[in-house]
Amino acid sequence: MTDADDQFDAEADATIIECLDLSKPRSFFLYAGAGSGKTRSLVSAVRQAIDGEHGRQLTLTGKKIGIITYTNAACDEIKQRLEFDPRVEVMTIHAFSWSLIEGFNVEIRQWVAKNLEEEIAELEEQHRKGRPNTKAGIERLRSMEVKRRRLAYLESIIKFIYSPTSDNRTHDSLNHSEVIAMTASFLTNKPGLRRMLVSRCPVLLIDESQDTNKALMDAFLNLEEEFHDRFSLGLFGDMMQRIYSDGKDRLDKAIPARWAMPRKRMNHRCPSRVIEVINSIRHDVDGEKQVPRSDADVGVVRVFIAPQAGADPFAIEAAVRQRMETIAGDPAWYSSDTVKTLALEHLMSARRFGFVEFFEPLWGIDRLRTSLLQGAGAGLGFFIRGVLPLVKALRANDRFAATAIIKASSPLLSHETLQAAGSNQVAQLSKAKAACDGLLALITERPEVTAQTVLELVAQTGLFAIPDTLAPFVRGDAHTKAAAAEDEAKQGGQVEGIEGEETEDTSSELSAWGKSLEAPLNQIEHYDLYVRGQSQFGTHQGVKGLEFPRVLVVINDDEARGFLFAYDKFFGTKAKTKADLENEAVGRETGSDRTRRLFYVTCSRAEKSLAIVYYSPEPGLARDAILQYGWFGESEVELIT
Ligand SMILES: Nc1ncnc2c1ncn2[C@@H]1O[C@H](COP(=O)(O)OP(=O)(O)OP(=O)(O)O)[C@@H](O)[C@H]1O
Repeated sequence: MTDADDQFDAEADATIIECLDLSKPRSFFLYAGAGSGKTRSLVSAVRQAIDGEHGRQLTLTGKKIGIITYTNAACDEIKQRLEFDPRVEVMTIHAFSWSLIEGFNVEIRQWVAKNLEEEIAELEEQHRKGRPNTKAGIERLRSMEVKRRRLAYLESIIKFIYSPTSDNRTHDSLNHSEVIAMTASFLTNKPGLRRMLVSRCPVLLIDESQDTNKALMDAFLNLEEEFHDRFSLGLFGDMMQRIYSDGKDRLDKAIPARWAMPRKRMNHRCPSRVIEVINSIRHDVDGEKQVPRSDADVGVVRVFIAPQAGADPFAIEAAVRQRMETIAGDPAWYSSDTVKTLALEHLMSARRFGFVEFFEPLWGIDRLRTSLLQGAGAGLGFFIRGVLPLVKALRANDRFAATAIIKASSPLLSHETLQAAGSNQVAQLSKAKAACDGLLALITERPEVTAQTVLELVAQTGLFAIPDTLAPFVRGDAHTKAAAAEDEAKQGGQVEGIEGEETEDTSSELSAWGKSLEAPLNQIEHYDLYVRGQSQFGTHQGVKGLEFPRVLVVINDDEARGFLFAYDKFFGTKAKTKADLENEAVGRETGSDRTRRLFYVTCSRAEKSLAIVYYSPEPGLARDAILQYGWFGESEVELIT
């Protein structure tokens, strides 16, 4: 590290610290590209602010510096880096929003009722115009029915609840988008809430602000306008990294002239060749150009183009890693364990990391997705917080850990069971030991044993309590309960009130769990590592803010089947549609614009070397088109046959 590099963007950091002066706060927008140390600037500015006179003032007044992060992981990281200082409140946007509106039960009820009425009216209008017997028509009717039932039920809710980190499925709970939309609306229309926020957090910093929900961002900007003499709104972001459609388009253009606009131009993360590539990707958007650190390596960049049809991705990606090992002279490319592979969506990762049979059925149920990506809920918890840690301890012959798990969560050794056993406690201990031995024998003798079989063994031995979600799959109970749920769901219309809605949900969820449990238990181990971010796989969108030495970007529109991003059009191998051309002509955002930004995000994660594998319907054409951009040299683009 050189002093000159460290000082390169020192002016931006000094400006931010000036803005956090509680006696004359000023808002600012730090605009800087990938790897420029935005998060680092945020943390160091806050640390300096709380270490000085401002920190004392915060302590005396009980006010806080608010920091909004994009993910729970970023939230934990920043809290840790600020040593859990009580004068700083670090939250995700969902948690922060809920902290503002929780308890406004009357207003929440009114808002939800009005919103439901509007949605129902819109559906009725569509129903009048549309055809009733199509799939869309039937879904519309069902959706109307569910909304009417929820509307009727609203009056009986005394207290609304919400969890920012899981699916909210009880009748009194609010969903994620409702909480965000409601916060934006309340913050705009309720003077008391506006004053309360400014008084609680005279400084509010938002990381990754380019992706903050646009209605909420407008509410914050509006709030800042009114209170700017005693409130500082600090935005950290990069418009080139706006990858969710939720964010405010042209946020940078909406910033008032009185704000400070610090800029950072050095990229501290990437080698110089990667910086040249990301500068080129960015060039046509805003022309912002980064410079590498003086001690940056040149690094390696390669694009490999493979045929989309009939491709064996495992063989191709292994060949690419081998090739990168030679080109980069870096043996760590050889193993997939030391390369971060970025796929376009989770199913692609699940296939590559070997947990697709477990993941796909549950992923197919929309309302389970948030919990699934967070490993939340009792059904998943049974395996990832109960069975698997125990299996790990038993495999490692770590008796201490195994006993701790059993004591903490097995009904066999619960306080009540031991008390009831009285003088017979030794027998109870032997029971627990036999149950553990049985589990270890099962997974050792049958490494591919299914989750279903493990579940049954656990139920028989009483090793862990079986949560409601999984109870129907325990022998004897399975057929009766699953069939009953399905029967009730079929009678849909005849089931009274809100219960009918639950039954329909239960039926599809049951059948998804039924399929997932047929997967081997070891797939759940892989799934668990993946969702905890501990595997070498991730998605293009999910790695925002992160960095890895070796990055392998996998692009396959066909496998991803997404509609928001379209690499084939972006790389010029698929013709643009009439709508694309019309959008382009009027300056409206197109799929190619979004794809370009996503590509910028993925490429800019690499600390040493970057490989891009592009599965194209027309490899030859793709190579010519990519070379035409001029981003990569002839020797950097290779065809794989
Ligand atoms: N002044 C500096 N000196 C040394 N290393 C730095 C400096 N600033 C940032 N870094 C390092 O550069 C990397 C990128 O920093 P950071 O993640 O804060 O950037 P960012 O702007 O938030 O990136 P992105 O927008 O791509 O997520 C980190 O490893 C960080 O430790």
